[in-house]
Amino acid sequence: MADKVLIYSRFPKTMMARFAERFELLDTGGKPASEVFSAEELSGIRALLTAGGSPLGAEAMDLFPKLGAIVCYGTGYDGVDLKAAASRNIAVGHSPGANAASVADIAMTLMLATTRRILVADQYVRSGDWAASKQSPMMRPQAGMPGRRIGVYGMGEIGRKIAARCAAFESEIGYFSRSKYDLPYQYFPTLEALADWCSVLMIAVRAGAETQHVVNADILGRLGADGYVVNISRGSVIDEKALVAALTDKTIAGAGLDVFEKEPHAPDALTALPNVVFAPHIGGHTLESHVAMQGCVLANLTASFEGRPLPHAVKSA
Ligand SMILES: NC(=O)C1=CN([C@@H]2O[C@H](COP(=O)(O)OP(=O)(O)OC[C@H]3O[C@@H](n4cnc5c(N)ncnc54)[C@H](OP(=O)(O)O)[C@@H]3O)[C@@H](O)[C@H]2O)C=CC1
Ligand SMILES: O=C(O)C(=O)CO
Repeated sequence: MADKVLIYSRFPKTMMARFAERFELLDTGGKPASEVFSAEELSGIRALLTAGGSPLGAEAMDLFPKLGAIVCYGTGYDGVDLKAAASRNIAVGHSPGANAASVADIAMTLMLATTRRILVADQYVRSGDWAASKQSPMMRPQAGMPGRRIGVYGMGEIGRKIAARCAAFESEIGYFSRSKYDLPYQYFPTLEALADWCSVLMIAVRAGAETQHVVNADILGRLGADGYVVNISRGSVIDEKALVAALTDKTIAGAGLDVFEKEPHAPDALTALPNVVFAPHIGGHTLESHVAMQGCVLANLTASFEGRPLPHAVKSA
């Protein structure tokens, strides 16, 4: 009999078809597991596949008394209560680094699109305003990348790839992270100091209770009127209300956002603003990333059913 895996979030059909060749999948279709399966069915579940941002707390874990592994698709595990998992001897796995290049690419895309006002420029051409020689503030020259001060908040898998890309664009790079690394970039001991120094803040820190709303009105104010913020981590890291206020009153010049506090919703007050470029959480959404993330998931699930430690375990779990 095939090993059973509870599918706790919604995933692409092609991926489910691939996993179904190896496991018996009990798919909740994104609904609460207890609405879809009987308590008896749930009591036999030993492994669960989830999206790391989906809430998975102690109460939910207690529905599965035999649960041995929570496997997150992607690098994030911010929705999983790691303490609750540890106290129940449930291993937590993820896909470290598997989508880092893809996310760094989206960070660069958002930064360039925002600082060079590419959506406004696109509209200027399409609307015929350019052909009609209409005046537009969009045509004012903007600061370019060489020599620009880029602040990377969180020098992990994604932060490093963002920094490498910015170096190729000849920017100056500074960073703040919990640890100081032997890297050719300037280290700042606080986020405040980094924000005072940089003109673009790239948020690549790990999301969680410690970093909730850390990018607040004070940090945005330090970026200044020519400052930009790009967030590819999680919406929880920015105080979204403070961001809307800073963008509206021009405390900062613009923002590029792949992630939001209450996905899939972006507040109207934010989407109404012309100085923001959005993406619908597609940072890790490339063909190569999906192959790499699925490799991590398969390795983690297989190890769990064979009673081995997860090869891609969350370190602090
Ligand atoms: N938009 C998208 O599609 C995607 C978003 N993500 C999100 O991006 C984030 C980063 O992912 P990834 O680079 O893989 O993660 P990593 O764990 O590789 O790196 C996270 C970095 O954040 C730093 N950090 C953690 N906590 C703190 C803190 N309290 N103060 C300062 N720095 C801190 C870590 O510090 P240290 O170096 O000391 O360990 C590390 O450098 C995650 O939240 C993830 O969920 C990830 C993939 C796709
Ligand atoms: O890897 C992650 O954490 C993601 O958000 C993937 O989309």
